Amino acid sequence: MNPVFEQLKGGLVVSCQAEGDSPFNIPERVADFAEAAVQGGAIGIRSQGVEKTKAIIDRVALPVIGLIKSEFEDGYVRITGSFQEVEQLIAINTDIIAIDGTFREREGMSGPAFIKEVKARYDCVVMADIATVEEGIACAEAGADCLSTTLSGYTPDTKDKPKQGPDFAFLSEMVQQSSIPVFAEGRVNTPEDAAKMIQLGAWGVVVGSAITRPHLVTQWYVEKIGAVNAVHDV
Ligand SMILES: CC(=O)N[C@H](C=O)[C@@H](O)[C@H](O)[C@H](O)COP(=O)(O)O
Repeated sequence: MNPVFEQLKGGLVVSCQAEGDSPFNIPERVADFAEAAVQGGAIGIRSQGVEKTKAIIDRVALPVIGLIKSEFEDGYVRITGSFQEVEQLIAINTDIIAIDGTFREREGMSGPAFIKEVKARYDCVVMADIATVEEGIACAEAGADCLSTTLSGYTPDTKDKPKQGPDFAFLSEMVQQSSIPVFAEGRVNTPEDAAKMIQLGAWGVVVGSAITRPHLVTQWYVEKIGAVNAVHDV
């Protein structure tokens, strides 16, 4: 096992991503988030995009999981899915590269086949972002260094899964079936849920929105308050 995983064991990875018209959508601001995450005790950072990932690597001393996001033809999110993107992340010394491990085709191959080729071509540590246990098993066999439950609920096959909270059942089953580290990621929106993931056997927990998307956290509050107001108005 790569030594970086000893550093990440049992800890919190903060995903510092910003997109669209978010006021944080510049490299300096996401690096600010990463610095705040260090102050709070995070043991790793996850980051999207070459410039932003580089800004974070330059700012903090923690291991950084980097990725480049785009879309598949099906309109759903694609995490790092081309050799060019992998090379861009290697060029800035990204510690761990998150790669889409779903069965959908890119570069003429499925996620596991792509990961196998990446591991053959480059000297890099790979996190396979998956949505199902079958994908996780195939990615581990292909040589992925770790798995993350990132994509449960965000692929055509899993889009109908409930999205109110994290997918505890998926994490738990993946941990039981896996001989490589499995990270819990996706809608882990409370400290209690993060602690439960560790109890279920997660190697580490990745949290994004609840820490680094203040507009979403604001919306959660506004909606709850709005629902109460609606009842009182009736
Ligand atoms: C599905 C997708 O695009 N996930 C992305 C992957 O990097 C990010 O947008 C998420 O913020 C990250 O996975 C952490 O999840 P959450 O923000 O729910 O804590």
